[in-house]
Amino acid sequence: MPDSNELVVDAQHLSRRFGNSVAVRDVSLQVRRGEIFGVLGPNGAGKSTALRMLCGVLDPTGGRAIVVGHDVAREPEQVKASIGYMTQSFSLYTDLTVAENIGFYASLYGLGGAERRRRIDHVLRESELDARAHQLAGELSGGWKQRLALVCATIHQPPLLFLDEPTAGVDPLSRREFWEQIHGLATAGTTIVVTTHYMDEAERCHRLAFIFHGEVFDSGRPDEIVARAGLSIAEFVVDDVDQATYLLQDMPGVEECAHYGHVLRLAVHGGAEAVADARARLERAGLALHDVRETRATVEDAFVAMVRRERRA
Ligand SMILES: Nc1ncnc2c1ncn2[C@@H]1O[C@H](COP(=O)(O)OP(=O)(O)OP(=O)(O)O)[C@@H](O)[C@H]1O
Repeated sequence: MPDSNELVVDAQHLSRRFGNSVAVRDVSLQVRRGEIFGVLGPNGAGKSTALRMLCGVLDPTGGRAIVVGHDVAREPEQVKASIGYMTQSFSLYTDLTVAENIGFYASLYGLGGAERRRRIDHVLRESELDARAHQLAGELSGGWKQRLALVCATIHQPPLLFLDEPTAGVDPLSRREFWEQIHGLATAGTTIVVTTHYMDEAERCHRLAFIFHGEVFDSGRPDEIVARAGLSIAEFVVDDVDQATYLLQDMPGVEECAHYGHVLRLAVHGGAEAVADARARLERAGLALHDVRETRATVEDAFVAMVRRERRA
C-alpha cells in the first residue's frame, strides 16, 4: 500500500457541461502518490470526461483540480508535460517498428542524446519488447501492442499515469501481465489513475471511485465499497436453476439471481438469515439441492447493485 500522503491529484467540485447536458457534476477526488486509483462507472457515466479534464486536455466548466502541482485550467501545458496518458485508441504508428515508435515518443517528450538511447534500451529490455524491436508495430498481437503503448506513454517516466480503459479487448493473460506492470510502476512511485469495465481489475486497485451520471456515488478501498453494499452471496447447486430462480427472485432483500451452469448465485441483503430463508424456500418446494456454499461478495456485485438501484430510482 502507498504510505505517502502527498496528493498527486486533488480535484474539488469538478464539473463539465456540454451545452445543456452535464457530463461531470461536482466530482471531488484525491489520489495519493504511488496509489492505483480506479474509476468505474457504466457507459456514458463521465469517466473519460473526468480523466480528460485531469489531464489538462479539456477545460472544466466548474470546480478546480491540482494535478502534479499544477492547476489543470490555468497550467494545462505543465500538466500535459508531467503526465502519461494512454487510452484504448492510443496512437501507435503501425508502419514504424517497435523501437521507432518508442523513439518517436521519446523525442516528443523531449528526451535527447545519450539519455534517450539509454532510456530506450532500458524500456525495451524491461518490457521484453527487445526481441521485437525491429518488428512493425502493426504486426504485433493485441497484448504486445498494448505493452508497447504503455512503454510509449511512460518513456519520460511521468510521476502520474492516466489509463483510460487500457485493456479493452485484450486477452486475460495479457491483462494479468499488464496489471503486474502497473503494480511495478506503482511500487516504484508512479501514481496511476485507471478507468476500467473489468471488475477483476477494479479489485486490483488500491482505491476506487464509482461514477454514475457524472457524480461520484461511492469511493474507497475495494473491500470498503463491497462491505458498504451489504450483500451476502450464496451459491445453490441445483438441477433446475430456472425453478430455483423463480422461487427466490421475489424474496425480500434479493438483489440478483444469476445462472452459472448448474449453480444459482444469489446476492441478497440480510446476511446469513436471508441465505437460510432462501435455502428453506428451496427445500420446502422439494427442489433437488446438491450443495449450498457462501462466498464473498465482489466489487462487481457492489457495482451491479448500485447501478440497478440507480436505475430503479
Ligand atoms: N465532446 C463532447 N460533446 C458533447 N457531449 C459529450 C462530449 N464528450 C462526452 N460527452 C457526453 O458526456 C457524457 C459522458 O461521456 P464519457 O465519455 O465521459 O463517459 P464514459 O463514462 O467515459 O463512458 P464509456 O464507459 O462509454 O467510455 C456522455 O453522455 C457523452 O455523450
